[in-house]
Amino acid sequence: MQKRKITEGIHWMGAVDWDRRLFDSLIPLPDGTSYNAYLIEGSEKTALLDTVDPLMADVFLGQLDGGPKIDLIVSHHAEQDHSGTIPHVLERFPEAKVVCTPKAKGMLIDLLRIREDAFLTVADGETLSLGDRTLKFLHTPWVHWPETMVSYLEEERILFSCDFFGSHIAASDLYVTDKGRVYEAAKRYFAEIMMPFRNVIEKNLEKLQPYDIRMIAPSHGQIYREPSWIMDAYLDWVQGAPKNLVVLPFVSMHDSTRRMVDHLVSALAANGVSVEPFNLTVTDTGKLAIVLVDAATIVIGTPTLLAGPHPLAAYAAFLANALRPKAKFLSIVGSYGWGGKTVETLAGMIPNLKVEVLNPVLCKGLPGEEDFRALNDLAATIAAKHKEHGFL
Ligand SMILES: Cc1cc2nc3c(=O)[nH]c(=O)nc-3n(C[C@H](O)[C@H](O)[C@H](O)COP(=O)(O)O)c2cc1C
Repeated sequence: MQKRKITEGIHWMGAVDWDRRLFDSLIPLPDGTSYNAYLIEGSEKTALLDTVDPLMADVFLGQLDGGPKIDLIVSHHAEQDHSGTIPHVLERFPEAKVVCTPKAKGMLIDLLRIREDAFLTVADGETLSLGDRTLKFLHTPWVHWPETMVSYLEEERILFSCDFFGSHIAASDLYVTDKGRVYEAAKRYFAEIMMPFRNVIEKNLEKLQPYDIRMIAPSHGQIYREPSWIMDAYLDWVQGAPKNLVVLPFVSMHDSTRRMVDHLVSALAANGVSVEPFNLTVTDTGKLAIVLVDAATIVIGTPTLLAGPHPLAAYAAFLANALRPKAKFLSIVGSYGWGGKTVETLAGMIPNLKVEVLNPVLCKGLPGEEDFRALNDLAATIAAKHKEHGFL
């Protein structure tokens, strides 16, 4: 992909990574991704906003060929997928200054060994003039590392938001065209990257409120020409009440837990509660994370294995605990052969979740009538709790 014009003197640069299927060795990318950088040419200075993942440095460096001299390299975020190619750009433009928060300076030195005299740190709210264009820097810590900031181009009213509002999508269209697709991808991104910092994201959203934003140009995915659409979605994800929804990650070796899950799904539906089961042997963890954004209740289904939960169920509990969703209730269902500490072990793995733990349902071997009755009771309890809290 060549660099692409947004408006006179402002270009998208970067790389579209159509083939990437895993991020951070953790996050599935069904739609690939892009690493967006932006070039802003002012009457006196030229600024490059972010770079690309070093995996695609060649594509990016090719776009700089024959272009203007870079005076400023703005690093919104020290992570390698945006700042990893800064050392290459500095080799080409040794006089350029790396503009970042004071916190990012230390991190860029640690992570990328950028030389100390290359930096120009900016305070929250500080502006830098490019001549006829002005960049204002807003510190937005924990979006999603401690050093992050965004830039607002005052004259054009464009917010360069880096990971804030990003989505992992590889596309040839520069701007959002299919809102449904972008909504899902942006929510997946939020769930996996931003949700753990929900409260501080909310503060950073408030911080953007006074700005008249015409366009949001993130560092992954497409550019938003209707900023309020994605900002409202973020507001809902951080502030909105949990929904009448149960997320049910489960695993079953010999079908006993599976039968319990099938029964519970029907019982919840009969009680008017929506439920999304995820068989952890085949689950895309991104989909699971998306549902965790809204679910009022988490139920983990697991057999007992070597005296504790199945490792896949432990992984789901660990993930939920790390992502800190807004769920209010949690329960455990599963089957065992002779005994163990499945419930205690799982319950001990979720200290970050502010949940009321509802009575678990464990059965010996295959579930029988009594176990199905217990699952009916659990479904009724969940429905009652959702009603009591206004979710149903
Ligand atoms: C490798 C393995 C280890 C197991 N370890 C335990 C155990 O420590 N305690 C126990 O009560 N049952 C244990 N079981 C028995 C299972 O928990 C039991 O068969 C259960 O019904 C399986 O549920 P599922 O059909 O949902 O996989 C073990 C089973 C397997 C295959």
